[in-house]
Amino acid sequence: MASILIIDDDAAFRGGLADMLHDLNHVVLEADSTPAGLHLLGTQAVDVAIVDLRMPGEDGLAFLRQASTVSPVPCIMLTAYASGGNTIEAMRLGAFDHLTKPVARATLLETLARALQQRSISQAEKDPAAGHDAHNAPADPHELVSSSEAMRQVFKRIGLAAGSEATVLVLGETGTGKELVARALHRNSPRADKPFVAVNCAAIPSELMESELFGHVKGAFTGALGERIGRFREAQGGTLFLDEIGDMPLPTQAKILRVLQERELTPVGASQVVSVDVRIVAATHHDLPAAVKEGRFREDLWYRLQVVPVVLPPLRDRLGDVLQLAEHFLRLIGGDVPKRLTPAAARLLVGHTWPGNVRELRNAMERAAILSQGQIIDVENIDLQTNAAAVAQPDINWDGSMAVAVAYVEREMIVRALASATGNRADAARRLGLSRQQLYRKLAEFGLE
Ligand SMILES: Nc1ncnc2c1ncn2[C@@H]1O[C@H](COP(=O)(O)OP(=O)(O)OP(=O)(O)O)[C@@H](O)[C@H]1O
Repeated sequence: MASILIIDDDAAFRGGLADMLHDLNHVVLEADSTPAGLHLLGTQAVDVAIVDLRMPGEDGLAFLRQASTVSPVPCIMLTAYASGGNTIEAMRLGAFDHLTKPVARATLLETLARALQQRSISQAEKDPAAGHDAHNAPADPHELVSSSEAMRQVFKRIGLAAGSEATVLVLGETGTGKELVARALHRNSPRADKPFVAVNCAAIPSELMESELFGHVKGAFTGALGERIGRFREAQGGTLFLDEIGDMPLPTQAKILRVLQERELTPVGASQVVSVDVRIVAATHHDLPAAVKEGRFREDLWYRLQVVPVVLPPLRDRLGDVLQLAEHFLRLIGGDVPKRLTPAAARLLVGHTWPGNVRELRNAMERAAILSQGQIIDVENIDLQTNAAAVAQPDINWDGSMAVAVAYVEREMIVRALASATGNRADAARRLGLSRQQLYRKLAEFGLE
């Protein structure tokens, strides 16, 4: 039940609309002019205003201009005839939507439902205890976000290991946050004010690996026109993150082992050793014990690295983190006014299996923020790479019956049609051979609206 303010000088139209809204159990407030409407807005609880654009004296645009200073609520504008100009002006002034009279009951109800949804989202922003959490502090791109039990164990381990000099090996599928863990170890260590240097071992050609890591002297090889200090010495006093260490060539592995043991290295072409004071954090998505068995990774280095192993669970094993992460990324993108997910969009995200883990979620949120207009991200703005397969059946548990199997297939077909129609419901309905009304009913039935 919501409180809806109707402002229209046409008493008959107002009365008809009020009856319809009463039937739907809403509380209705009526005003015949902008000043009367502003008075009600300032003195009564109002969730949505439905405002006629053309009224004698101060019109609906005047109401819009003043309403935000009295009490900001979503305003649906009504006119007997629409022109591009007044639509643009109304939208520019912050109208929620713009409808033409006579308004079809279904269209009005659908718009009202969206407006009420926006209302509840912005209420939750104002009052974190009321719903979604709202963070006023700016989002930190290096923050590890999670509230799952599996990640709590990871945080504990980071906390315990950060203060020590122990070498840490971070294991996990691609995109699970291994680099963020390495940064967290550094940021919480006594080395925090010294450099953090990240090297992606898989991205460096093997013939350049030694010079990249250990540096070289001038003239060490053709093309070595000057001296280079290399990544180890760049990280002096701080932390060196060796990402994708499983892809490191065997000869370099032997040299890394020596640095770990002796704490000194020899730059390429140099005759003198140089001491280094660097804490090593390494990471890989490979199965290192298997690589050891196959002779692709040195066993002694494996033992040296995994003094403290940290295993990151894939996102599909901590789906409880998905919405928190999604909102975190929307805050990173949107700053003070991040876009919000509708409940249906949130359900879609939680139903996905995230083969690309947190990185895939971050990319999906970046795309959705671009593809959505306004402040709301809905299902049609979310383009998941493996959309149809990934919308796991959160609402359908097959009990062996034909009816449930059919429902499952229908849902799958609808998701696919919406994906191919890039979210356009009329187009999706055509592809499915359904009327729009039938599609809307199905969307509601399957919780996809
Ligand atoms: N728990 C988390 N909280 C916030 N952001 C995260 C989290 N986990 C990962 N990310 C973000 O997801 C993206 C991928 O994370 P990261 O690069 O650390 O993964 P990775 O495991 O090192 O990937 P790869 O194996 O491909 O190198 C980054 O943008 C990172 O900021």
